[in-house]
Amino acid sequence: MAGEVLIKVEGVSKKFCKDLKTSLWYGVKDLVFGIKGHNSDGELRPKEFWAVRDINFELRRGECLGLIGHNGAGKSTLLKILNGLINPDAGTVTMRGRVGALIELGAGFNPILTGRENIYNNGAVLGFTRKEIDSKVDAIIDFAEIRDFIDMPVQNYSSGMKVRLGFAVAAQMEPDILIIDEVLAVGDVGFRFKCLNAIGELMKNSAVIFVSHSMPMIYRVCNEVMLMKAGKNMIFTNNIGLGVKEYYKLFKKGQENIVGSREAKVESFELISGDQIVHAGGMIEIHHGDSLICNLKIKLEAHIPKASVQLVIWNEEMLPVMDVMSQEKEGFIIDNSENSSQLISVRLTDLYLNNGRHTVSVMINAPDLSVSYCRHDNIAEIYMVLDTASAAHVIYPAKWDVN
Ligand SMILES: Nc1ncnc2c1ncn2[C@@H]1O[C@H](COP(=O)(O)OP(=O)(O)OP(=O)(O)O)[C@@H](O)[C@H]1O
Repeated sequence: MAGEVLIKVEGVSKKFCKDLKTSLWYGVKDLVFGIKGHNSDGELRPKEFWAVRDINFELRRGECLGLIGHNGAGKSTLLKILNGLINPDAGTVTMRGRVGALIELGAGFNPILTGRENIYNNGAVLGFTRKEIDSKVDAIIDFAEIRDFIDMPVQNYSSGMKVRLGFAVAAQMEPDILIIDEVLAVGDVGFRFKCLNAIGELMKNSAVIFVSHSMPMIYRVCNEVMLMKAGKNMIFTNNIGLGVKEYYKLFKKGQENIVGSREAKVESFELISGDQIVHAGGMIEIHHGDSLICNLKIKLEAHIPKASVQLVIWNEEMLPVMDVMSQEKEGFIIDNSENSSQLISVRLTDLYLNNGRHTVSVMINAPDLSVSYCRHDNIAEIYMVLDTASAAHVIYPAKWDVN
């Protein structure tokens, strides 16, 4: 039934101890005093910390929740609690229906059994009869695209092959709830694409929880997102763009970094928009459609006759979203015959980048791009102020007509 609540998480908390010896000591003490889940009401003993803290949410059939957050935020711990692999210290989890899970690479597989034997084992654990599994096994092998290796022990599979088999089993067994940790990242791009489509299909009848550090993947499959920080729920929203924006805010700006043969250098750098001027190391704030002027002073070593300049703008995912090359049409090649510093200015008109922080790299290359003389990364930042959030690199101001 569409809209039926399949997952209900109420006040779930889980604490761990940072030190193994102390953790064992607490375990013994708890056993002796017969106290199960000691201090679950909030007090932590020395060296303990909350890996998951007071998490509450409901997920319905047809919903896909993206769990995001920095390393160690508590995402996998929460998934393990949902999947029943570990018990919470406080709170309750109610799961309705059959649960398919892909949590740790190779988890749920017996390494000495073949892929085919593992399909039957997993199917049986999920409550399918042998006959039912017989009817699904070909679809699983075809989905995983590992037919030639299906009778090989799983311990000899590559990481990608394990994840292919794991996802194929979890998805083809028609679960009501599908839980996927970031293991999908080890699959190649073709398989990841296939998985995202399969998740889209499954969502018609299932509730999906998906952990990923890839925000484009989160945008692609999720209709809700929860941002976790130090075990807590910072934001739970169906505005994916907003959740992702907050996620990116958790990370600090990268350091300026210079690589290349160093036969050229950027002596000065400035970005200008309206009355704002920022120099190397600064951040300029612009609005959609604004233009920027970039002024550069560069110096080539005497033996370098010519060079070209390139500006690359990267988004928060560290994907290049814009490339400006001086040797392209109406551009120029630097002539170093006088061996003096060169002042260069480039105007970037009508910037329609997606919202958020972008970093700028300046590259000085041989004109045919065969040598990189200097590559100055994170030289400055551009912050695009825009309310709309999108997964695209550019939000294009198209001209629309309505008849
Ligand atoms: N069995 C354990 N014993 C002690 N601490 C643990 C245990 N499992 C996890 N932790 C700790 O709990 C915290 C949350 O870990 P968790 O694996 O849930 O983070 P995560 O958000 O999934 O991180 P990542 O993005 O790196 O996968 C971390 O500080 C981790 O060291």
